[in-house]
Amino acid sequence: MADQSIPEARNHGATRGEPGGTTGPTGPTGPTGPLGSENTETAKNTESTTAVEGISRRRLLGTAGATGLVLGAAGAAAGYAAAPSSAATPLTSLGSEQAMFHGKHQPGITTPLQARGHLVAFDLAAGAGRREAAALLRRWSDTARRLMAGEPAGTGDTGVARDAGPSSLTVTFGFGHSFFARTGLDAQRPVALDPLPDFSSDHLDKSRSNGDLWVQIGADDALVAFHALRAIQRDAGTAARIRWQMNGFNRSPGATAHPMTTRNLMGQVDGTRNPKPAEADFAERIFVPEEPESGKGAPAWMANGSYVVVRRIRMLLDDWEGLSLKAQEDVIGRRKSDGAPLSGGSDATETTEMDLEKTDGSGKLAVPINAHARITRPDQNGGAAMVRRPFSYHDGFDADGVPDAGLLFICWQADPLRGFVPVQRKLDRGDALSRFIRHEASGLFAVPGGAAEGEYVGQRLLEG
Ligand SMILES: C=CC1=C(C)c2cc3[nH]c(cc4nc(cc5[nH]c(cc1n2)c(C)c5CCC(=O)O)C(CCC(=O)O)=C4C)c(C)c3C=C
Ligand SMILES: [Fe+2]
Repeated sequence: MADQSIPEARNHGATRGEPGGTTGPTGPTGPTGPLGSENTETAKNTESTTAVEGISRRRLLGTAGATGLVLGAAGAAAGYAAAPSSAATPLTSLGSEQAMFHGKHQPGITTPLQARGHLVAFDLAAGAGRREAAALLRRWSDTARRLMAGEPAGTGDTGVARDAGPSSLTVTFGFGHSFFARTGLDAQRPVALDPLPDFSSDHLDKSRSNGDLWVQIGADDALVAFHALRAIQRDAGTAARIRWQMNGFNRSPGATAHPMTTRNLMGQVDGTRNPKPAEADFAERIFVPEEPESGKGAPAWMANGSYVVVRRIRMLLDDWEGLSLKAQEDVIGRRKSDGAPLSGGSDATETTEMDLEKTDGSGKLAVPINAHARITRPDQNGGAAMVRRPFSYHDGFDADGVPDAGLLFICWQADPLRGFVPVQRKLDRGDALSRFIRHEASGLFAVPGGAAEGEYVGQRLLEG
């Protein structure tokens, strides 16, 4: 089944500069970037397209078929009884947003946060080696490219997403430490993939940590995301088996007229101070250089790639929710309502600079000395920086009613020893937040650069 999107409805010419970006119409309620509210403008192209124009023909026909109506841009009549009859129903353009598969970097790193996420790690099957891995990455890349364009997967598409557009789908692939021995590629294993140090506060479940291969799926539609997950799993065939899988979510695009940075399950605005692509040192902090320094354990196949640290962090919500608002704000060092630093006045906003020295009349620091947002700053950690691009998760309740919920913390950096590790070492010694969270699973993966047209992700490693 070929994609039947109305060609002029797609903003193909309006792709933003950053690879991995999305195309498509935007509006005041567009999704927030992973990089904080300042990035919202750059995260979306600003060409406006009416909502109905932005809907694919397939979706329009599907809707008309379901309701027995033919929809027109001006005269979309009432579908169900409650629908207003006077104006066109403002169909959302969310489904037509499209991220690019091919590019310098893989998608899903600087792409605006999506509403749904699936993380899945695979182990190669016994007997599968480099050849099988190469064939698998070729299949996966082909599937990712098709699905991200709103096309069906190759043969045997399940039809789950047939009425939806691409919905900002991204599929991102990475290699774990164990992949290299299994494929005879030890000499190509980057030093940066050496196992993370043990942290004293870790409660890690090894069966839900690491893995040979890692896939991150994000989309603004739950069916589109599941469709991609299932296609990726089916593609694995007999070459690899799922080791662990986690599901996450974020605020839906359009859920608020004030698209500040998204909130986590503690209710905090989370992601404000992420490095921004417009900053001069962004690429250097987040991506492996175009020509990695050879002989230093930084292999050429990782050019333009990045390293991702994944931590499943449970939030101890019963304890957290028992705190007063003031106590919650002191834990982070920012206001809960709008994310403004506690050192700011009543007119401060999320982006107001934090004043670390500010005291009240009695000499007490406005931002407490152990506040999470103070402790984690690059200027308190020798410049350590990362892009945090998490999903919240909720996996039901324990028998005693305790929620199994928290953050699938996903952070991106050019080198984990200069990003995640120093900051987590500091947090491990105990910031104000640490008594309300528990790290339950962990992974570190090398995510190669994006595939050029006609290539697959990881080709330079597997065929180099
Ligand atoms: C090791 C890295 C980090 C872990 C683990 C971590 C867990 C974690 N964080 C929050 C909530 C917030 N974090 C905020 C800022 C922030 N956090 C980290 C790193 C880790 N967080 C960094 C590097 C920063 C930014 C520091 C800076 O540059 O100033 C904030 C404040 C708003 C923001 O800037 O995003 C919140 C809120 C939770 C809930 C959590 C574990 C569940
Ligand atoms: Fe944090």
